[in-house]
Amino acid sequence: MHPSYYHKAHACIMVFDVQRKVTYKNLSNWYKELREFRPEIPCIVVANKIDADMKMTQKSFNFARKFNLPFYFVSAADGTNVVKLFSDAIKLAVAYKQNSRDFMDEVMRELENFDLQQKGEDFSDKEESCPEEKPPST
Ligand SMILES: Nc1nc2c(ncn2[C@@H]2O[C@H](COP(=O)(O)OP(=O)(O)OP(=O)(O)O)[C@@H](O)[C@H]2O)c(=O)[nH]1
Repeated sequence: MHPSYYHKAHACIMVFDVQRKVTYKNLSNWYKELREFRPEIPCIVVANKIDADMKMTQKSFNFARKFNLPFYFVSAADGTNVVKLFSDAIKLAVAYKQNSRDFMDEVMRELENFDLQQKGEDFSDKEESCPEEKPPST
């Protein structure tokens, strides 16, 4: 995947298809690539399409355990666990963004704060130079 997709990512959801073993096998390649660009962001592993084969929820998928990653059984078709997955991913992303000690994240945070400060200053400059509105003369 092109590195730009990883740029500024604060969480990752890795999805495999319980009906296509190869998608599960590929997880380790995706995970390796992810960690090259984003060594510390939270990553969630998702087994999708459980509606098509509920037996799969009885199986143990070791990949997530091996890397100590959160794991969800999901069905995008009937909605099972979809809201929970995304709301948990957002919470993890926000917590990561606020607390990350990753060098690139710290640089990005500094730049964002700098940008906000600049905007605040621009705004107050404009307020000062904005002429007072005079009541219409009668
Ligand atoms: N039964 C079932 N089918 C699903 C589910 N999620 C996706 N699909 C079907 O799987 C097919 C592929 O879905 P896409 O959304 O195109 O996913 P993708 O990752 O882009 O798929 P590929 O490009 O084939 O790897 C479509 O026919 C979807 O309808 C699910 O939870 N249950």
